[in-house]
Amino acid sequence: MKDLAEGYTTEDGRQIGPVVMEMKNITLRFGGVEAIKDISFDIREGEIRAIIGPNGAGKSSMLNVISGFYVPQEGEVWYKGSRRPAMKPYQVAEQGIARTFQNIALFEGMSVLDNVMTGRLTQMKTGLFWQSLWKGKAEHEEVANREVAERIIDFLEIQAIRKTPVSRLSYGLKKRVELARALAAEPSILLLDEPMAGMNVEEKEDMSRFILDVNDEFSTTIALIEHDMGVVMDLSDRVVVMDYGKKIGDGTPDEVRNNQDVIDAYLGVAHE
Ligand SMILES: Nc1ncnc2c1ncn2[C@@H]1O[C@H](COP(=O)(O)OP(=O)(O)OP(=O)(O)O)[C@@H](O)[C@H]1O
Repeated sequence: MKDLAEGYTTEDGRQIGPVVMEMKNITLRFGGVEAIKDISFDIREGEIRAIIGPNGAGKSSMLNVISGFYVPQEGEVWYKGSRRPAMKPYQVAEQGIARTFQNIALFEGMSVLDNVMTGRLTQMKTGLFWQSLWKGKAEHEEVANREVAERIIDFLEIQAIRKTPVSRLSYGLKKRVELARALAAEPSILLLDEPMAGMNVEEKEDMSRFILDVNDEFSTTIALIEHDMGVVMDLSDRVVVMDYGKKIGDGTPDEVRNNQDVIDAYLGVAHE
């Protein structure tokens, strides 16, 4: 583990903290396909960290390793100073890691508020036993959870649609509701799976602003994978670049932009 006292100051003056998650020599195979080849990098507290790369580079696979959904055949994942054992996705959620999905995974028939409330599930302490025995405690918890959900709804400026079924929303708004649901878990690391995919320019600008605001307001560490290079370069503090399962670049947006391997592999080819 690296020296936990380390940190750095960003160009815009934000203080980035110690390493919160570290990938050490991760290799992930699907049968004969090596989706991730011996990749190491870290994520620091308060950082916006992006993983980019062309189609099939291994970004989704890497996000699934970070989220605990895939367990790599080789390598180690370190989280908050200790090695993370293989665990179920709900256990990862309990450790403060929340995510959004590339293909929106909301309950379409339910209202925005109810969807955001589902993000509170990992926080609920009162089980069915206590709910049946002591209604007051469960009610108290319900009110507290609703307050958190409402605060996030206000923050993401979706209060006008809080009672609307998700099925009636535009794609861009659905993505914002998904972000709200992930935030409702009050995660210490938020994973975003191609948050701008399928969005028009205006929706992308809104989403960028909300990602920056979330990081600023709640000090949430954010790791995202994305195709849209422009957006990522504006948003991120540091960027990992993958190509054919390998890491070919890692650094600030400027460092990555000037990396010849990255230019060859990624910037030179049409994307999207
Ligand atoms: N579940 C799986 N089973 C078999 N092969 C897989 C699986 N998931 C990914 N792969 C393969 O692993 C490689 C990396 O895929 P991955 O989806 O991680 O890349 P990506 O960078 O996210 O791509 P995209 O930008 O197109 O989503 C690809 O060759 C892909 O076909």
